[in-house]
Amino acid sequence: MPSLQEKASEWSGVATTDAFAIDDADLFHNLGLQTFVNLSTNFYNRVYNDEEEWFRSIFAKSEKQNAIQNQYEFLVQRLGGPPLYSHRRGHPALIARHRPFPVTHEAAERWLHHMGQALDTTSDIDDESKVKLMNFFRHTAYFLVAGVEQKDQNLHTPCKDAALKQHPCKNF
Ligand code: HEM
Repeated sequence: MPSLQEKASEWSGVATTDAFAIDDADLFHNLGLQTFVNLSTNFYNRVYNDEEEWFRSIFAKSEKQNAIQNQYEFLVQRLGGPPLYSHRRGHPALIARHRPFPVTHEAAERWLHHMGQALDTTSDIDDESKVKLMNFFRHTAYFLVAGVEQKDQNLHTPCKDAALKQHPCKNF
């Protein structure tokens, strides 16, 4: 059975090495905190104004300002900056945190559409950084699609240890 990383690469068209080129790029120090605040604000302004109601509604229960902060703190931390996200929210556990939402292939493409536009219209992001960020976003979006899909399947698969009091499936 293919791993989540393998599925993410296949579905996104981005090889794992290209997705994780961000790890050698020190993007936080090159671009700075304000650029990530601006990118996340730009991105979520687009999401919350999306003409596609089905996509906009995925975010209906989240407060925009909070979503912006969650995202830029995560990006700062993931791209070599201080661990702002984990100080406030704990482990990112992105698959688990996306579990309540319909993270389908279609939703991933819509998310990436807005992120592509946000990257193109946020100042101070050079082309090389843009390519690295987009590869990371594409791969991660499909990693989340694969992860949420797998979690849903696990929920429908009877767990062989379900009789135990401490249900072992809860940590999937
Ligand atoms: C694939 C399509 C995606 C969909 C439909 C989606 C949807 C959502 C929604 C509805 C939220 C809740 C908003 C909030 O309260 O913060 C959220 C949170 C978040 N998303 Fe996504 N997302 C997607 C992809 C991604 C990707 C690619 C990343 C990272 C590269 C990401 C990172 C995050 C983070 C860090 C949070 C905050 C989680 C928290 O602290 O609760 N998402 N996402």
